[in-house]
Amino acid sequence: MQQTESSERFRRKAIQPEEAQQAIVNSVRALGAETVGLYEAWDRHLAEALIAPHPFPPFRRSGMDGYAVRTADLLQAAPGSPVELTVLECLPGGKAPKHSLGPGQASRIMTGGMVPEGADAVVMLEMVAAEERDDLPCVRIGKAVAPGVNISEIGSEIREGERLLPAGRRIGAGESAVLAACGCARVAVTRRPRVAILSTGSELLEVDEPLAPAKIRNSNAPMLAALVRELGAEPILLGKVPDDAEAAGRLVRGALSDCDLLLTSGGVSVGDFDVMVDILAQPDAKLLFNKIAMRPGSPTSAALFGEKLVLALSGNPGACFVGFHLFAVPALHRMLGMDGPTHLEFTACLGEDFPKVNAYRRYIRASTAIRDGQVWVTPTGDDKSSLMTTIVGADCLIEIPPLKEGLKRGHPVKAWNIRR
Ligand SMILES: Nc1nc2c(c(=O)[nH]1)N[C@H]1C(S)=C(S)[C@@H](COP(=O)(O)OP(=O)(O)OC[C@H]3O[C@@H](n4cnc5c(N)ncnc54)[C@H](O)[C@@H]3O)O[C@H]1N2
Ligand code: MOO
Ligand SMILES: [Mg+2]
Repeated sequence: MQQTESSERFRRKAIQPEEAQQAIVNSVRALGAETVGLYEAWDRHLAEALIAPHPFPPFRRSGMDGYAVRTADLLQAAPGSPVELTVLECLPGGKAPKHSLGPGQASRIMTGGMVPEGADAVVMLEMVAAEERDDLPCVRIGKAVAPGVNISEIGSEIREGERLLPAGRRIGAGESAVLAACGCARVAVTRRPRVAILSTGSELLEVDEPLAPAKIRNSNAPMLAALVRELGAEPILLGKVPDDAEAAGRLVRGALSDCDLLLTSGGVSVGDFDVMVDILAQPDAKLLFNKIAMRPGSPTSAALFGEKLVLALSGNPGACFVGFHLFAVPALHRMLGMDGPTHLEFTACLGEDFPKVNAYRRYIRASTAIRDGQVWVTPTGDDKSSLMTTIVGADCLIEIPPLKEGLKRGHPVKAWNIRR
């Protein structure tokens, strides 16, 4: 019995990281929408595209404090022979003009003011001499100007019907401004994915417990919760469970109805007490993969229980972190309705020698710096998967392909930004 179980544990078919990502993405869907106030929409994701409901600016707008004029009146204007125009009204921001301009007429106008009919340019205050003539205000302009100067035409920034923001777009500063300008006081955003986090391991202590022999504190759960929050999802903390397949199995099944995604850490390798292996081998689980041709996190596994995805990350903190970026992020992007690459990919110079021979592709926690106009990526420390201190300060993952010999400092490498 023990023999058969163990040999099953060893017989695994490794797939490429891209295949695993595709399997993940294919097994989740975009979540439904909810409506929130614009000021609560920051960091959420648009549930539908924003189509401009009207042009912007919605009226012809002055870009300067000055005088709205008819350029045809100023054709002969020169410093020695200024043209004199009668001033009809003053147009501060927010006031619609009462008069359209006829020949020889101008209106004083402020930045953001509505340009009157008939005017086709605004001359800056600094360029004119204003004076009263026969009690009527008038202005003298000593220079011809080109039509259109200092006027933003209707729709010059946004055309009516234009697709301004795609569905799935994360709402930041620019998106908030555009939504406000379009009158979106309430915004349809994708529901936050509920991500349950379960840590397996009989060695795990709560964070507030004192150390005891053979025990360590559960560091993966708070790390995963932070990553989940960074993605705009909601962590559901299930705590820890000892390496007991029945107890862990009950928790896994119990959690599924209340979450969109379940992340577990630990228990995925070939050890006697690697409980996730047993749980994902149950008949009601559809195993997607249990070995990936990469380091760290080669035993990272995933399965579907009905429609719910369980992503079983490695217990080793470094592998757990990398596994989250490679496999949980694509799932969450899909749930949030985002398309496009999950991480910005870039090429950079390797910051130090990488001496190892490498059978698998490696993803190395690293930090990015710009020196002498070049982008450099430097490992944050030893790339052992058991290390968690190398997660601190990691803002990218360097992808190192399988290698027969190491790489020298300065060698170009592919890297992915993991900071949001
Ligand atoms: N004979 C073999 N042993 C191992 C293999 C192998 O192929 N053959 N694979 C190694 C690789 S690669 C990895 S990665 C790990 C995967 O380990 P598991 O996912 O099974 O995780 P555990 O055994 O439960 O724990 C591993 C390590 O991580 C620590 N851990 C677990 N949970 C947490 C937590 N929540 N917070 C902090 N640290 C945690 C745990 O104490 C262990 O030290 O297996 C290798 N072994
Ligand atoms: O796949 Mo494991 O994370 O290298 O030690
Ligand atoms: Mg193990």
